[in-house]
Amino acid sequence: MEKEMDDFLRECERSGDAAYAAIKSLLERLEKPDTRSGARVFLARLQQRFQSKDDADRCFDTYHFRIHDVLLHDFHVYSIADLTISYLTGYQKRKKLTILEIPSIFIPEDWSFTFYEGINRHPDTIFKDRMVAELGCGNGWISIALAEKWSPLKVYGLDINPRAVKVSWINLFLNALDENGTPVYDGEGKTLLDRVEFHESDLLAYCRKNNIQLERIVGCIPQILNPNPEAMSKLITENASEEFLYSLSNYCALQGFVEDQFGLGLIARAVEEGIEVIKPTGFMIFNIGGRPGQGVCKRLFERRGFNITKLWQTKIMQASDTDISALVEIEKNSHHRFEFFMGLVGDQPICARTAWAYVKSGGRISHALSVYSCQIRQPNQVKIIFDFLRNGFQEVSSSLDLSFEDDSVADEKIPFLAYLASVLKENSFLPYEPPAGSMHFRNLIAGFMKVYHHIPLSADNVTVFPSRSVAIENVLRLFSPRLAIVDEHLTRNLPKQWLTSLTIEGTNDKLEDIITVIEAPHQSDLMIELIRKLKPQVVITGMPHFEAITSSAFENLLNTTRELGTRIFLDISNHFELSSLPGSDGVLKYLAGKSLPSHAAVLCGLVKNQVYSDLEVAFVISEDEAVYTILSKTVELLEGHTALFSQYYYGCLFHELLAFQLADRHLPAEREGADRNSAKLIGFTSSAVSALNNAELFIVDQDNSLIHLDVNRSFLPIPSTVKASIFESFARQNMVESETDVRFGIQQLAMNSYGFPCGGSSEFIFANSHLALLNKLILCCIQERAPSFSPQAQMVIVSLRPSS
Ligand SMILES: C[S@@+](CC[C@H](N)C(=O)[O-])C[C@H]1O[C@@H](n2cnc3c(N)ncnc32)[C@H](O)[C@@H]1O
Ligand code: MET
Repeated sequence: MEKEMDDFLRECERSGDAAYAAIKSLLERLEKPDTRSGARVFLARLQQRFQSKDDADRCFDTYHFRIHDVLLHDFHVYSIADLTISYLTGYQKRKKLTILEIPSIFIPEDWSFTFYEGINRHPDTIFKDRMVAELGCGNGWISIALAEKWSPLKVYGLDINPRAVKVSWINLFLNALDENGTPVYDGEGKTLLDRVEFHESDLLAYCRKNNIQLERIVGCIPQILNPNPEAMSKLITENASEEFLYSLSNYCALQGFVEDQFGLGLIARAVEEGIEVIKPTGFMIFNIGGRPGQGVCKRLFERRGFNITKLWQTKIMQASDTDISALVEIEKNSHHRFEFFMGLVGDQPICARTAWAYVKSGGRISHALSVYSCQIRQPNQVKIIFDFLRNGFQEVSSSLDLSFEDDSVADEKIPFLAYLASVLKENSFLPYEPPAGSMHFRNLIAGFMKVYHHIPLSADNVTVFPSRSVAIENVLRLFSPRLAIVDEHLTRNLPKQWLTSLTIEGTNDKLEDIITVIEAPHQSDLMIELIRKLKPQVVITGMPHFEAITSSAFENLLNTTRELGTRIFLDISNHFELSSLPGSDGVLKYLAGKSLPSHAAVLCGLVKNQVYSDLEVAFVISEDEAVYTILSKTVELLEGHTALFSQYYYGCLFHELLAFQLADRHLPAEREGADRNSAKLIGFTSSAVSALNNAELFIVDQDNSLIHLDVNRSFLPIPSTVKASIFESFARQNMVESETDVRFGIQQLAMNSYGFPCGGSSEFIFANSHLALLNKLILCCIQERAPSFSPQAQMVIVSLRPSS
């Protein structure tokens, strides 16, 4: 064996590459069962030959490798030279690892030891029987130590440096077999070879390709851009230069993530790949240099939906083999300032530029280093979101923000974004839904009423409107009452002339499109007094909070309006709670016991969501077939559809509430029929009836095989840029108003592309859909009483689709 060893050393002495080749042939012997034991004994002899630290270092300088023992304790790692300290401190659970190092692979130092220390801060059980991956395993010591200490089911040590993978395997054999070449079995009768594998892999490529689902991902990978960007485009093979292979430990290339601007692009990619392969209950542990500032580091994880726990934090000297000039370059081109410290004790941060200058003149700098444990909140949903982004919408991910101060906001937004992502991913075009609201959404509303308020409704009883004010305007147009009393809180968006005309007396009944609206306070006794005096044909009102708790105010309103033949629309928006424990509501309580009489309907605007303050949907509930049928036709004719995505949003909220509610175990109490109406009610205006009868309205299309060109529906797939914009508009936070207001952009487009003037002489009318737009234009014409447009007038109607 002596001769064999001399030959081996002679070979290694020639160069680092030659040493690597010799070591690789040793690995081949370790891999074969019949030569394995002999090869392990050979390695033991080699180690004995360079036993002391000095000898091992000399071996490294001369023969381009070193084999030495590292001692692992619960929270500390010592090299063999520190043996005395460990004996003195008397640690019990001592374990040594035998490790081979070569120059083209990272030599464990402060970063590695801090990382191992952080991992040890987790409870003992976190790796036991788990599937684990280590990103950037280097010579493999952390993967091996982890397997040795915690008995995971499997650890995949992954590295992009092919030499690192080979040396890691050798290190695995070095520790799975003892110095005599005998396998070392643990308490479960397994050796390290059963628990650890090493693979060449760019981050998690190996696990993604082989469909390996992980429970833990740990990683200590580069966080500084290579000062020489071209260097990173070189091919990574085991024959690349030692210098280049080593540089892979300290530097990364641009990765196409916003975090590149802080050098954290590789971490960002690792996190996103991790989201793909990690099981929902899994978590990731990363070693993060604090140089970009703690806020930036935390944000990388939080905006991707993670909760972070800082396991360990320390300050270490900036590694002398790492050039920080890429950080200086970043500072040059941005306002960002990195955080270094002068010496190890300084606590006033200095920027990268100052740090660089200080180092050049002989100073030493340090920086923070933290170990983060990160867990995805709502993992199943976040995985769906990232799956969508990964498949063609990568550019959107830079604006994704899943960080929330308030958990309840996260609980609303994340499930919705996941739903939106799945809708956009699975559908090349959006379904054509009934104008009165998507069947699914109306079923959810009816389901919520049934399960939470014990009101037996069906989707037919529910008509969806784009907003509460649209619903009110539609109702008034449908009945065209000579006089309506409307709660003063609900008149804001009504046409001005309805609120200014006063044609109560001496009205010409034939002029049925003249509507007069009187505003009234919403306290029920005052409202009732006004109703009795003015005898309106339609009343639209809400109720103050103190009256809404019990049903009596509602019953009084119902009785008064029934006696007088007045139609009443009761607005419950302010008291309607989308919560799993909705408070008591008198109107809904009443409806649980009694059906709605035909002169009454309930109006509800959904506005109280926590995420999108401007997203509104409204619905009207009626139990009179004539009313709900004509209402759904009216909404189609007058205002067009309610944006699908608004329905999706509130639909998600209803869905979540229904998903967690146990089916009602009590049989619904027998409901009383509605009281009969005594006085004659105002009917639908004849112009509305004739318009609705002559209109070609929605055709029910069960199998979705019709393409509705009548509503300008496109059968072409939605362009992916449109999908991206839709998703982005819901995913972002902190949007400024100018970003959401499309008016200016459209005016500019009309002017630049078509020469259409935007000054005082032209007026732009905007609407949510082409139908709504047409409706607005016609109403404009009617209001202006213009028999026709003047010859000079020009009108351009542009409909941008799809409306969201
Ligand atoms: C600082 S070293 C850490 C090595 C080891 N964990 C230790 O503590 O000794 C970083 C490692 O990440 C590897 N690495 C760099 N980029 C990588 C990538 N894209 N995929 C996988 N590994 C990568 C390097 O080759 C290097 O071995
Ligand atoms: N020496 C490197 C640095 O200072 C870190 C190597 S471990 C990722 O960034």
